Amino acid sequence: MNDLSAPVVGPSLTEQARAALGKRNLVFVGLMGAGKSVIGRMVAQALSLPFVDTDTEIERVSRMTISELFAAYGEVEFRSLETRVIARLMEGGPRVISTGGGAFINENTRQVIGEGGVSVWLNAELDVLWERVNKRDHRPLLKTENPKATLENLMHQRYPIYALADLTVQSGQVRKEAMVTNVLSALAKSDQKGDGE
Ligand SMILES: Nc1ncnc2c1ncn2[C@@H]1O[C@H](COP(=O)(O)OP(=O)(O)O)[C@@H](O)[C@H]1O
Ligand SMILES: O=C(O)C1=C[C@@H](OP(=O)(O)O)[C@@H](O)[C@H](O)C1
Ligand SMILES: [Mg+2]
Repeated sequence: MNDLSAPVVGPSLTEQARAALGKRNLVFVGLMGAGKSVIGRMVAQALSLPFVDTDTEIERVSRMTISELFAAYGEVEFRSLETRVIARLMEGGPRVISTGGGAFINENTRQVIGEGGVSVWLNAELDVLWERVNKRDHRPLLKTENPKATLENLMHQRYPIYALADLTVQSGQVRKEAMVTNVLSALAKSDQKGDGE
């Protein structure tokens, strides 16, 4: 006879998300200020997985800051280094990888991410992004006369491409902890659609 008084305890959201990911990497994409670096690190902690930020990794291997790399070698060289670093990171897994905003726009990089990763686009509106990025000056692409207009142009160019990501999570005026929950929910739900392992 079934024990109807026993509580029904299913797997936690974290367990469901972790199961959905399997051996793949969870890869954060989106525009500057979307929260890829910060939320990626928190999601990795929640999933008990290693975390890598590709900008930090690029700075480590080149022993230069992103701004120094752009100034010394230009954006084209930076992209080529970024593609190589991401291709290498994608070989191992599972882990959580936060990319720089331009990475997913590069066709080669996007293909590499598609092969061994679940991509998550943190989608945010211009005012949210601007409020977050204008406090710091380490992003070389925003060193223009009108950085907010630059950001807006990048939105128009890039959003149709970010939309190709496997999952999309809105990054608005939501607390960081809630963002983590929303990412885990999106990942867990993707499994129910049969996208997981
Ligand atoms: N949901 C959020 N609520 C409040 N601040 C946030 C949120 N997400 C990101 N931030 C802040 O916005 C800034 C940019 O975040 P970051 O992770 O560096 O973005 P990205 O790597 O996408 O450029 C950081 O100061 C971060 O703390
Ligand atoms: O959008 C971009 O092309 C870039 C975004 C930056 O990373 P974040 O998106 O983490 O700021 C960094 O990779 C570089 O400044 C270029
Ligand atoms: Mg970042």
